[in-house]
Amino acid sequence: MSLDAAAAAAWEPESTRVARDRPALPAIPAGFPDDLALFLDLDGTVLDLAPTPDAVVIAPEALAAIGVVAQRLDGALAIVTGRALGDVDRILSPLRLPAAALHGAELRRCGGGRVADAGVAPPDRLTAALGAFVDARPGLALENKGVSVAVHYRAAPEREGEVRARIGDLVAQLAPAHELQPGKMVVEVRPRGCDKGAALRRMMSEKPFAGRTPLMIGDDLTDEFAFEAANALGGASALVGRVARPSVATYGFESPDSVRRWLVALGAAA
Ligand SMILES: O=P(O)(O)OC[C@H]1O[C@H](O[C@H]2O[C@H](CO)[C@@H](O)[C@H](O)[C@H]2O)[C@H](O)[C@@H](O)[C@@H]1O
Repeated sequence: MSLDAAAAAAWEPESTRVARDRPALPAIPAGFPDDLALFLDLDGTVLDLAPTPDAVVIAPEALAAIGVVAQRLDGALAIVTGRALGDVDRILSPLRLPAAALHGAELRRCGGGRVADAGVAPPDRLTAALGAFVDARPGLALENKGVSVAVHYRAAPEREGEVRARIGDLVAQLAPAHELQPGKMVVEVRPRGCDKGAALRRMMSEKPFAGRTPLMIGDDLTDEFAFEAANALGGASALVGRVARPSVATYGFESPDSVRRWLVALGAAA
């Protein structure tokens, strides 16, 4: 790494640090298996990251393309996200896609049937302690999603270390049924064992996904579970952006915009 790059990296929080010197992962080849089962992460993948969770918008052409591709794949397109299902439907309205929400704690199968609501809400003592921690520190925000709770520090990136350490301690002391899920400028507390890999495997065991070749596209640490699962099931995975941390992804996209353009092209090829 050059001195300039090292100086720039020193100002970046670890959760969003970019690998400036790392070669790009290869692009998904044209004609990637037609029997695709497509799994899409939302934030940082289909959606550009925004200052707050409520501020995201989906480009109309990307939304239309997702609908077309889902039809072309006979329904084998699912959203795999840390957001809650209600949030997914609000952002992607009027589409109602199969989805693994809350890192897999909420699952909706193709056609709308609810498969599972796993996990319990973290203890009130934990939520109260997180609330007090956030209230005392300008720039932090609490997102309570029911079985999962997130502390955002996008408006105070210098607090990353403090947030990670304090929430780690609180979860260890107060929430044995939950675990930490770090992400981009966020630390989440999610039900233990509910991860995107388990969710992808579960969906791949059912119609219309079973028997197809999975491809997971995502950008963050939580997506690595699903990358591993898709690779292990004979499929592939694609990482969005050049992150500094290691990844098991087999392909890469430069940015959410390049994912959206790929989806539009896939839809147009239908
Ligand atoms: O699994 P994903 O679909 O990628 O969802 C992960 C988390 O995304 C949201 O937070 C992230 O996006 C926000 C809007 O761009 C951004 O402000 C924040 O810094 C990001 O961490 C969402 O709020 C979380 O609940 C999701 O788990």
